[in-house]
Amino acid sequence: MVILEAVSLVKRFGDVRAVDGISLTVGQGEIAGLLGPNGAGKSTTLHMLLGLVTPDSGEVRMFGLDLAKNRTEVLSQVNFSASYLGLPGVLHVREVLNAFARLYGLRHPRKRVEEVIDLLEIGPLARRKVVELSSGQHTRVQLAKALINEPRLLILDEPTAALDPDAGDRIRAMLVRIARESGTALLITSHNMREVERMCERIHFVSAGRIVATGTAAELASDFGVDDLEEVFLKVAREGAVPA
Ligand SMILES: Nc1ncnc2c1ncn2[C@@H]1O[C@H](COP(=O)(O)OP(=O)(O)OP(=O)(O)O)[C@@H](O)[C@H]1O
Repeated sequence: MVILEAVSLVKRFGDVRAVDGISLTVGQGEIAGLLGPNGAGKSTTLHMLLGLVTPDSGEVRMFGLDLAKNRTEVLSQVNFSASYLGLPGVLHVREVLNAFARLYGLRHPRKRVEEVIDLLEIGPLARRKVVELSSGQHTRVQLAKALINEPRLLILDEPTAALDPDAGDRIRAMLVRIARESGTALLITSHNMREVERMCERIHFVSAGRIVATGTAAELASDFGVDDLEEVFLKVAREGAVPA
């Protein structure tokens, strides 16, 4: 079942064609990766999928509904996390999560808050103020917030960038479990090629606002005639290569 369908998305900022005709789909329970060099157009694409940036042209459909016409219904089933998003610094972690649980109109907000605190292993942080958190701790709270409404589609912009290897590993395992067990569709960006190889079933390579290659990590390596995803990345970024 297709959860997300982006069709021919285009976004210009002045003379810059940040996104130049991107189409992709993500299915139920699928973990898809959006990779590409700095400035390739990944975040702009995610922001259009989330309705934060209005496309110049193209369409976004989620759960079979047009995002532009069904914003509230669609976005109540989606969530997003990125390290550059702020959380209210003066609130305690549990207060922040309670506030988001209420915003989403959850039936049992307190129960869900405790569930996400357990999932992200942030119990010891629950009474701390957000402003006191380290960047890795902040990332885990962001992810807890992103899971609060049990989203059918979870969009993550570099979800583990600030995490140490142990925390990163645990979060990756948790996200894979959620996709498998709940059928949540995940679309992530990452500059960590090992992470993408481990997590993503389908990878879309973006260069200069366009998808230049799509496949599994193994398929992409084979198409580009290299050993692994890291080398595919270098070929795309340095040589602007496309598959043979
Ligand atoms: N609000 C904006 N105003 C003007 N230009 C923008 C804006 N947002 C993005 N851009 C430009 O659009 C292009 C794509 O940026 P985007 O942030 O989508 O890239 P990215 O692939 O997410 O990069 P990174 O890996 O560095 O996060 C860049 O050239 C960027 O400078």
